Formats: sequence, C-alpha cells, structure tokens
Amino acid sequence: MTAAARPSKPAVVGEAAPPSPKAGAERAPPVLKFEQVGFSYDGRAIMRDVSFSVGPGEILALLGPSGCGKTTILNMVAGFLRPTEGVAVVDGREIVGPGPDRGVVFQAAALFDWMTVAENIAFSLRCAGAGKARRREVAEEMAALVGLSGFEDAFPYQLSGGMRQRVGLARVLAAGPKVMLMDEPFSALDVQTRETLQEEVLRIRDRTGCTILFVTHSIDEAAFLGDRIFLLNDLQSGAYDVYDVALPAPRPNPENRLHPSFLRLRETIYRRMRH
Ligand SMILES: Nc1ncnc2c1ncn2[C@@H]1O[C@H](COP(=O)(O)OP(=O)(O)OP(=O)(O)O)[C@@H](O)[C@H]1O
Repeated sequence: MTAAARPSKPAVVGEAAPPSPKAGAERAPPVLKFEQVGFSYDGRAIMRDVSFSVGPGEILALLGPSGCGKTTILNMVAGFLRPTEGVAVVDGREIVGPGPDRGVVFQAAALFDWMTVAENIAFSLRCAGAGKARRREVAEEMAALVGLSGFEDAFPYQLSGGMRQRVGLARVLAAGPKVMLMDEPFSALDVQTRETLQEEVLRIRDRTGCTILFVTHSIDEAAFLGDRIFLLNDLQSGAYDVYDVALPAPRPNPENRLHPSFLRLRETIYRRMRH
C-alpha cells in the first residue's frame, strides 16, 4: 500500500505515486477525465478545480463525508448534470448527456417487480429491439457473471436484498457499458453481503475490463475495492487527496482485508478524515 496524499490541494492522479497494480492502465489513454471542473447549484458553488483521470479497467473510489459532492461528480460523468466550469470527458469526447457507454448502479436496484430476473437483466436489449433468444442468452451470461445462475426465472420479490443488487448490476452490465458508475450500491446491505459483493465487483472488473467509479462513505470499502481513492476533503475550496491502493493480486481476495497495506491505508485515511 502506498498513500500518495497531497494535503488540501488539487492532485493530479498518478503523479509521483508508486506503481500500483493498474499502473499500466494509467499509462493508457484515460477513459474518463475531469479537467478543472467546477459545479454550482443555482449559483451556489459546491466544487471547483477538480481534475482527475481514470484509466481503462481501473476502479476509482470516491470517498468523502455526506454532502461533499460525490454524487454530483457521478452525475456529471453520467451526463445528468453539466459542469459549470471546466470539462468532463469520456473516451476523448466531452460529456454532453447520458450515453450507452456509461451505466449507473444506484443504491436501490429499482427492479421491475412484474418481470423475471432474466427480463430485468435484458431490459436494455429489449429496448434496443433484440430478439427473445438473444435476450435470454445475454441474461444467462450476465446472471452467471454476477453469481445468479439458476435464478433467471425468479421474480424480484423472491430475492434477498443482495440478490436484487446483483440483478441491478447485471442489468447495467448487459448494456455493455465502458464505464460503470456505482453510487453507494451496497450501503443498505448487511456487512457480510456487502463484502461478498465488493469481491464480486473486483471479479467483474477483471472479467469485463470495465472502468468503475465507485462512490462510498466507507473507508474499508474504498480501500478494498479501489485501485485509487479520491478523498474529497473540501471541494468548495478545491481540496482533495489521491491515494494509491497497492494490494496483492488476485484482488478479489477476502484476505486482503487483513493485509498490512490495507490496514495502514485505512489508518492513514481515517486520520486524514478526522483531521
Ligand atoms: N439538486 C440540488 N440542488 C441544490 N443543491 C444540491 C442539489 N443536490 C445536491 N446539492 C448540494 O450539493 C452538495 C453536494 O451534494 P452531493 O449529493 O453531491 O454530495 P454527496 O457527497 O454525494 O452526499 P451524500 O454522501 O450524502 O450522498 C451538498 O451541499 C448538497 O446539499
């Protein structure tokens, strides 16, 4: 583990940070880039001068206290909000609205209760006009990817909270996004389910190569899941830190929660947040 903290000033991601497992990804052209982004709600500035980039297949955890601007950043990447200053870029193009290259997983899965798991998962394909056989094929593939094989014909009311979130994840993955935006997707779940799903996200990233922006309040979640952590201290004054997570591969390993690097990084961030 290495913390590349830059106290209370804007940081350039990757700069002066020791190699991380995704160092190669950082050298590749970024999938996602913020350049001196600022945002105001009705004239009230809530962030300024935010710059970062995320490489292909990288997981960037956005960590910070309530109200610091995590969801606003996510919404700008999703294209639901436009920066009031600077520019947000995905795949080299300025983000001007939502697009199929970005998928959002919300805190509550918001499934269609009258549809089966397979129909929920393949919903975007149905909207795109895909035939029944193709929809079933993708639904089965995605169900397997999120560990739901055998539940394709179940209805949402027959599933646990964790399973519903898996369906939500599979539904987003079925649309084949390049970037997955996850807004505290596991915060309503019990600790064990949450930890299992964190491991699942790492596995999904390894299998799909998806780039992930993961919003969380939890230091543990950020340190276990992220390749880097973007700690939002005070975005109104443009203050944030970036930490490299250097945990051993394979990353989806529960033992990493006991790794000295994990414990040190957790302590560093905890102290920083308290300070
Ligand atoms: N639609 C809105 N209109 C006006 N102000 C807003 C709106 N949405 C968010 N804000 C304000 O912007 C700031 C950042 O909000 P945001 O939801 O991005 O924070 P957050 O870090 O995601 O918080 P939380 O962890 O509680 O979800 C807060 O001060 C919030 O009150």
